[in-house]
Amino acid sequence: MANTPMTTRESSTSSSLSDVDIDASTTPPTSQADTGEMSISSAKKPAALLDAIEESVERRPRRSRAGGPSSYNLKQLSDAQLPISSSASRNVSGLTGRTLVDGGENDEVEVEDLKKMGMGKGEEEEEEAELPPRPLQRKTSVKDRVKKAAGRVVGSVLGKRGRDVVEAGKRKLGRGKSRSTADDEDENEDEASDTEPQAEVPRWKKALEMGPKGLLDELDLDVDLPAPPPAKKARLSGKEAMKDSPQPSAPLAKAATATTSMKPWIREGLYVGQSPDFDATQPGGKRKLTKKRPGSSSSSTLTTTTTPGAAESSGSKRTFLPLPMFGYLKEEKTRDFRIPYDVFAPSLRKGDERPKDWHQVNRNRLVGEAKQIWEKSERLPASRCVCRATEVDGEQACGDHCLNRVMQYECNDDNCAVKGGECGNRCFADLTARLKKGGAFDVGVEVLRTPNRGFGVRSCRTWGPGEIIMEYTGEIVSEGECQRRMREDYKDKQCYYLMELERGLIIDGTKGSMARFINHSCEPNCEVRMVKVNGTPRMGVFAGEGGVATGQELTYDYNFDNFGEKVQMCYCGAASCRGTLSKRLNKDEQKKQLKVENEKKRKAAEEAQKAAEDEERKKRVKSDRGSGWRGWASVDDPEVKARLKEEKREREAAAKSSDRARRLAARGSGVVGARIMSLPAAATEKGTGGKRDVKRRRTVAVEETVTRSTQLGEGDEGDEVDAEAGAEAGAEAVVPAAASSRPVSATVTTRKTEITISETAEPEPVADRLVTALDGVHDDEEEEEEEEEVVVVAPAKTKKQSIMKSVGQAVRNGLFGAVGAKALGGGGGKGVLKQSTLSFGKRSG
Ligand SMILES: C[S@@+](CC[C@H](N)C(=O)[O-])C[C@H]1O[C@@H](n2cnc3c(N)ncnc32)[C@H](O)[C@@H]1O
Repeated sequence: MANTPMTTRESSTSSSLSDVDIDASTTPPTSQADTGEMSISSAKKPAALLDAIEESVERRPRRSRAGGPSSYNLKQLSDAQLPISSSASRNVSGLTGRTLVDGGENDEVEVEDLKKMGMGKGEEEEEEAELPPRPLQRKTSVKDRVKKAAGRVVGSVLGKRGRDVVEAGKRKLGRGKSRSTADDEDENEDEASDTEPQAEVPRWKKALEMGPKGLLDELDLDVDLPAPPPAKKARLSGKEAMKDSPQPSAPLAKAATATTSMKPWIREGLYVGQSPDFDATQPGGKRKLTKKRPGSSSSSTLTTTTTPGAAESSGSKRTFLPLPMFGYLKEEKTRDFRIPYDVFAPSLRKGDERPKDWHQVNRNRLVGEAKQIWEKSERLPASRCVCRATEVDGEQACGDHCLNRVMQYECNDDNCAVKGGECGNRCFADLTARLKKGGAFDVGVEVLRTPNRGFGVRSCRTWGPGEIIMEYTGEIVSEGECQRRMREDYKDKQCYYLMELERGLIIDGTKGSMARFINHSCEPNCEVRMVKVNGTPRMGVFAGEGGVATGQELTYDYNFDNFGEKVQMCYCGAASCRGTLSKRLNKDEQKKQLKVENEKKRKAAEEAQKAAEDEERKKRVKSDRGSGWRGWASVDDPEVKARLKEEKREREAAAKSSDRARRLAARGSGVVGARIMSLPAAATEKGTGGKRDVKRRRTVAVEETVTRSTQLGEGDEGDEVDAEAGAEAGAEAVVPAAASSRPVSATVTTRKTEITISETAEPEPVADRLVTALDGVHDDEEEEEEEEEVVVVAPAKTKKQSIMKSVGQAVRNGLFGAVGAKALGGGGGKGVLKQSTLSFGKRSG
């Protein structure tokens, strides 16, 4: 017996078919001696044997089972007046037999039955002697059987497709039989078995096989799968065909009965809506504008494709979905290929933000004074084309040369002699017809959210070059009303939906069609054109020269006329992006614009250079100071350095010569100290071998004035700076911290001291030495100040005034400390002590 690969039964479990050979087509045994073609390998394993029989019976087609051994055997059994259990009869009939798997009592009964059926031990032994020994087979357990049956039950609830496959397989093997016939046969069998004497059946066995939900019923191996629902059948192949002819397998039925009623994308797949000579894989420039004008192409595109293989069959109707790689499969060599379009996925998902202020209006509406303008507007005489049905060179009627088209008039039956289906200039009529169908495919576009340009519109199908996609509709307003809206209603808005329709009339798409969401691009894939339909201007969005592929965002060049002052930045991302959503200029305008822009650039460059120079100068000044500027002399200068060194040495010598002087010097370290130290110290030291001649030596009383100033902070707490302490701490300490805006209070105290001064014959000019001294003691903070000054206060005669002036100066300059010292009584100390009354502060100039 041949295997039947398509049925679920064979494929589901391993069978014991190899152990049993039954020729079901031959006449079953009619007597005890007649064993027919049945041969059994091992009579010592009755359970396995019966199992095998059952399996083999299962595998026979119903037809052969109908007249199978059951009827004969039953008759034979009844002739022999032998009791037979219903299970055995069913067993032989091939309907059940699952109780045979367990050994014990039942096995015995059934072995008995078999023996009485003419398969006695003698024959078995004979057979055994003839046949080679067979391997022992494992018995199938109840569990396995239940699993198997469950598999079949599951099979019965398979999807339509699964059932179709099973059904097709059955039919292919010649096993297809109408359910009614099989049922009749089953009924006959039942009747026959009803007439048979009933044997005693154990209760558990009954429970298993009886009743509508009995386990054995469930385990019926010949499960008939339910037929597909009639509604779907009818849809696939037509009700009539269903009634009259045996039903073919579903895929075949689909293929055979594909009609125009089928959804186009089922037949066209990825290539839906695509015309044969439009190659979307080519860059824009290489794509050709089809000769056929849009509008009449919709039906023809349904049977065409661009795949290399399918292109050959262009013109013949395709009945099933083509594979994208169809053409490539034919070739022996493998090569890369590209699916022409991105896989489509919905743009806005649940939970995504939706456009808020959009009131969809799919018709234009005249608003306000636009009505009067519209009524008053001059009507051009209606255009009329002279096109014929078939143009020369096979070009479609009403193509590029159609007068109506040139005049931006749409053809209709009044102004065109070509019939509707053949005329290529009836785009709005086509659009209306398409939208009437109302499907998502017919609309063909959807709103999407862009990353940086708000919402946009995306295509969900392909559009041929020049094909109309949608209409831009909204409220038609006058220019005045438009300006008003821009000024008042939309002044805080980022997006504008205004488009000029005709002179003096503007469409405001705020309340309008989905086209209002189409964004601008400097390299667009669509264009917006005005067409007069029955004399009424309407704006249509048409696919550009390269067409539009599925999933692409629709864009057109706004050629923005800035009604408002604002110029918006463009984020289209195109290589030739103009940068703003501004008007496209003609050549003259471009030249002018270029000049203006160049001039602007030049000015900007000049200013930038100037600013850079200023900055550079400032930096230089700063860095000059930072690298050694010390007031009026640079310490980097070797001469100055040497001089300072010399002075220092002298200072030290002078300090040694007089404790008193040293103390004073220490106190006044910094400016005052330096001042004194800068005196010709060699001369002050008796016998020190000073180089200069000491003209005279005298002791003078010096009145020191110490100013203690306090910077007041919030509250009364202030940072007190003690000039004297600063003086004692060293030159650096005397130099105040950076000027502060906080108020300063100063206390002036005076104390008298005596010092001995030796004067040289030629004292150095005071100013020079003062400068030198200051050079040595400047600190960085002082360097930060732009304006610095040294105030040399006049000597003793105006001592009080001097002191006050010093203090006042210090306070005015925002410094914390000031030291004043003046000579008392030593009026002859020309040039030296006179300058010891010194205040310092911010240096200016
Ligand atoms: C007619 S609407 C387009 C739909 C708009 N994106 C929305 O979300 O409603 C025009 C506005 O969209 C924005 N827009 C359109 N194209 C743009 C582009 N390429 N770059 C920047 N903004 C753009 C501008 O704000 C413009 O005023």
